[in-house]
Amino acid sequence: MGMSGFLSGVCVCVGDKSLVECVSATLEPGITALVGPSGAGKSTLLKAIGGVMDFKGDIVLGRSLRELSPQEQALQRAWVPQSTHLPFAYTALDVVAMGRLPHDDAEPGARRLAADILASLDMNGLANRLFPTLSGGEKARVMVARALAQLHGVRGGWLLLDEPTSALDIANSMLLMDVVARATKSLDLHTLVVLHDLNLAAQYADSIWMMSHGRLLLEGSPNDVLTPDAIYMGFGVHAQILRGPDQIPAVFPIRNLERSHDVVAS
Ligand SMILES: Nc1ncnc2c1ncn2[C@@H]1O[C@H](COP(=O)(O)OP(=O)(O)OP(=O)(O)O)[C@@H](O)[C@H]1O
Repeated sequence: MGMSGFLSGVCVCVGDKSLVECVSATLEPGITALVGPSGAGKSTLLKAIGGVMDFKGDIVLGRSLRELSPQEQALQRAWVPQSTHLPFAYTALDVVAMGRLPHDDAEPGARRLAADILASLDMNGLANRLFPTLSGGEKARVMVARALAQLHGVRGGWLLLDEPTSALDIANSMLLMDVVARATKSLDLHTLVVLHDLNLAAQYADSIWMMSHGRLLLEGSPNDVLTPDAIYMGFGVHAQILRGPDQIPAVFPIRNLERSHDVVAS
């Protein structure tokens, strides 16, 4: 049985600027894609759940975040930021093994587990490469591998991923999301993943949260959320919804010809 997770009236402010306004939602086991336009507050909300940004309201991951020590939080919740800068001479394997630090079995099981996880992401060849020499996409995959190492053996934990596929090609995006989906299922994780690619969200997410201007605009299944009206409301873009295999929705944005004429004319 997974631990229940929900957000209750979560607000995040910096100075007098409100970045996230009163978000309440239940985080179910499975993959939830967090979508919305740039600046909507997706990363900020993830940081609040990730324990790196102050918030008002309550975030409950089994217990209220406020009652959990940083180590207790790290034993059940992994957060992968949009980009990671590690200037030290750690290898990819070292970085993934660091995910075990909150656990007691840090060595030597950690390195074996880290190697297995890298192999499952098709990255055995990178294990001994120094992290700063990896490409953006390779770094992203190593950081997801580290989060999976951190949550290995945890049932019902929370996996928070901020645009993990933004630097990946389509094949590697799908490979990474397949690994995330497998880990989510086998560990009964609550996975919240920020995705800009709505079609990737449609294929992998059990539910979608759409944010706009700091608020949670819509939540529901991909079929419920990915409608022309919702996409216009969230992004201001006209779109057609096509159907892929198994009737999975695919978003086809319609180019605004008037706008392109204006740009050429100006
Ligand atoms: N520390 C901060 N101080 C002031 N403004 C901030 C701070 N952090 C974020 N913001 C602003 O809050 C808004 C939400 O930012 P956030 O990074 O959460 O958006 P996002 O939805 O993740 O966007 P993107 O898709 O571009 O990553 C943005 O306008 C951003 O500039």
